[in-house]
Amino acid sequence: MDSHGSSLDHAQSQLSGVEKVSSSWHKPTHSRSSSTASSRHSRLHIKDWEVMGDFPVDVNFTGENMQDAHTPGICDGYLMKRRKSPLKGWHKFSKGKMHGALDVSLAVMSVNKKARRIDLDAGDILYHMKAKTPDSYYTWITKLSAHRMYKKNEAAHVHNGFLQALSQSSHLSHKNCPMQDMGKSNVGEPLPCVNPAINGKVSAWLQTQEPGICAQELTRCQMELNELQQLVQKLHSLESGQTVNNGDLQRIISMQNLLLDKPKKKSEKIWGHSRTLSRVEALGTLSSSHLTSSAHLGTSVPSIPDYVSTQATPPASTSSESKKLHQDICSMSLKVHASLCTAHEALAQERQRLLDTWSSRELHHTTSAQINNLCSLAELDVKSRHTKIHKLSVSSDSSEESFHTVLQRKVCLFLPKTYSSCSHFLAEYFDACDELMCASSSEMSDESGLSDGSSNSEPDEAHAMASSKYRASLSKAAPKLNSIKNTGRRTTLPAVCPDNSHVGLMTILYNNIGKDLSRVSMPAALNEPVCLLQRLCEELEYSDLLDTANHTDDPYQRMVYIAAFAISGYATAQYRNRYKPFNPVLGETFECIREDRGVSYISEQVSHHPPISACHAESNNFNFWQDQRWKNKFWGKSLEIMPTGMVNVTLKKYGDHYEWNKVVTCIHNVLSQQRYLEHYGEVIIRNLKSSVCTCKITFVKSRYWGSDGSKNEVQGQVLDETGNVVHRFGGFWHEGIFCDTLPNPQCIWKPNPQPKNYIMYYGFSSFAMEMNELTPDLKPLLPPTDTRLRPDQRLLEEGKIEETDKKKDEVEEKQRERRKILAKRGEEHVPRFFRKTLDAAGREVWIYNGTYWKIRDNPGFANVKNLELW
Ligand SMILES: CC(C)CCC[C@@H](C)[C@H]1CC[C@H]2[C@@H]3CC=C4C[C@@H](O)CC[C@]4(C)[C@H]3CC[C@]12C
Repeated sequence: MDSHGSSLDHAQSQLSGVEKVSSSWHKPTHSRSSSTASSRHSRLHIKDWEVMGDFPVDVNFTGENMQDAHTPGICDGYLMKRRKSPLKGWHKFSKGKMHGALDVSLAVMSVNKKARRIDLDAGDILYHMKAKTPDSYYTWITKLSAHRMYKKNEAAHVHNGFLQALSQSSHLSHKNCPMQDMGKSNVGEPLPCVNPAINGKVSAWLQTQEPGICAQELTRCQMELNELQQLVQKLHSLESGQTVNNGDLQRIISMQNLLLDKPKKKSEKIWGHSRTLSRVEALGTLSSSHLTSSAHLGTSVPSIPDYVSTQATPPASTSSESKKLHQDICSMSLKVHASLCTAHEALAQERQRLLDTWSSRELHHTTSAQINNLCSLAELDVKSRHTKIHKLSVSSDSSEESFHTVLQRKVCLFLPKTYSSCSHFLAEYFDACDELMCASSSEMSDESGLSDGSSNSEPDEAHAMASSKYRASLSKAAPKLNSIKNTGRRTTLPAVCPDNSHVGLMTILYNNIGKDLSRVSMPAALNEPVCLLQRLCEELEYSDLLDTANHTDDPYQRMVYIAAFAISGYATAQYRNRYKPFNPVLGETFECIREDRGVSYISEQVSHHPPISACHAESNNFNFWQDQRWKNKFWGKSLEIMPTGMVNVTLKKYGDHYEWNKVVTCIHNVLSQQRYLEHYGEVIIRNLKSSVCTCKITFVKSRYWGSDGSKNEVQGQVLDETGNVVHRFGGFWHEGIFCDTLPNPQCIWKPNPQPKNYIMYYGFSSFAMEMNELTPDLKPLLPPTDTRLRPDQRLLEEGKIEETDKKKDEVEEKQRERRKILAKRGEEHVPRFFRKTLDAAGREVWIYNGTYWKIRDNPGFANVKNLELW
């Protein structure tokens, strides 16, 4: 691994190099584990993680001293990286080989001194590394930190150049712009370090921009921040009866931030964590259980109204003047916040344009590193300003409570009414259930290697060759005819999807760090009008592969089709990263009868804590079932979803019972509009009824940022009993699978073409569009628990976003009430169509109890007692 710096030049840390470094230890700036508190904790390994803080950027770096600046140099030695089974454990990187590159200054760096672990999450790439000895650990941390600082300063320098170009080319008078003071750029002077050709191109590009919305907004913001700072100072002197200078203020701010990063004992309990939560972890552990199931938390969690009333009252001692100041600070914070949101949006757009320009011109070669930095710095800038607001908001009072007060007010004032009531926050996905999450992170923080899909996923040259061959063969293959067949079902949705790019996910999350997240609400604009039960049904889109398997006599070839089916379920992810499915309420069901495919599917939400969805499908050729639950891990920029249930398929003709695991799905850049999904890891398919063959599929983890061609690669082998490869296949989970070892080498599967205007319809495939359709003849046959009858989801489908928000709150509130009633009676919810049992391997599984279709036929759901969910 090396740190991808200024065109991979001198400023690199390489695994094999020459320059030795001193092992002076930079203490992480954001150590969140207080030693006294931590000694009480039992799960030492969790609390041992720390997130390395941002280094202050030296804004005085001019072109010359940038060049003179001491470059951190190359780091000699090696780190070990984590591998999955069969090579599970820590392995040395092979020598002399380039193992990937990332810009360390942009990555979230988490370190664990005790385990000598260093994790880097750069959004696109995620590295888990370990140093062999404490000495080399310190050396690496020191070196990496130095590189981070160097890169940040370098980026700041480029950023200054950008501002300069901006001020020149946008013809805006920025003479009084405080941004310039802030950046201390030598406006007007040429930038020796930045190639003049680049400056020219950037300026030309800038001239085609909207006239400096972002610059204006940032200028305004800077002035508002100054005002805010004055207000805060005033307030402080008023309350403490003494004048405070800037230095004092800064000290108070940082002390309070430290306090804030240390959650109250109470919240530790809420989260089920035995470790002090860092900012990043707080984000990572948002769980549906925190957010939706406050009942089990008993009285330790204050309800929102209680909380607000206790927090919203300023300390009794404050005078009316200071009350007024408090109010001014709040409203000024809101203004700053609004400016930042606009600026952030403008920057995101500019970033996209810049990236487009960059990838389409030769500019790419000369400026990649600098532009990269520039773009990210713009984001960082906004982020740090966000942090600054937080800092300023707390500086009037050193207690944690005052922070909450300000933020609580801010949330109430800032978000539309519907946000401030309770609803699910990204449900089970972002919000691992606390116990599960905790267990998984503690396992993970050491050797488990769960999230590393890269072991056998490293494409060597032969693989690269093979995959380009597969791609070429696939591009020639025509899509299956049935994809274009008219099903008589709807081909579009009633309304287009809402634009949710304005929903400041980061703001929502950051505003609620360290707080009772069971009360954090997410806007419905983030949802898509299908729920997870329907999303699981989407995995049957290519059920014809199972039909083919059932008609294939050769067991090895049969396995190839089963494997293609296992892969096909992931295809839809390519277009589905902007919205999240609805979280089904406990007892919610979804049926799907597809005469055209000969499949009947039924699913039910069988558990709420942890959330578990169970499903079962039957056809003349096969049975299919699975129950799914997920563990999540947030790494700072990416979120990994680790499904834990197994998928099962039986084939009627041969009596085969195939069983396989699911791979990790990673949402890269989860907080930004550059979000995308990646699947990685290994799938092992076993036939429980025969050991004639097994199948191994590798979802290759992409290694280099930007190398789009190799993204989403899949490779597979069918092995006989002795481990010999009988069939080999490969391709891409979004493009198709080709098998070149069949008697007639062919494309086994290719995804259906996306419907027209799919981008406007949540990225849905035709199959997904059909999912929530409610026809008049179907309606009376459905149980009232069927998702199609869920009112909030229907409203969203019709494009009525505000009503959706309201209705969603109601549905969720009803669920809470039902839970309370059950808890009072000491009863537990019993799923209606699935029962819990143990599978052959002793795992707890949910299987269909056979009653759904019987009741539907006779006496019909209209004639029996049903749950009333909404
Ligand atoms: C901020 C928001 C809107 C981001 C969007 C999050 C989306 C991309 C997330 C939320 C829930 C996620 C799904 C949760 C569970 C599974 C089952 C797993 O076996 C395959 C991936 C899949 C299907 C995930 C795909 C990605 C997903 C849909």
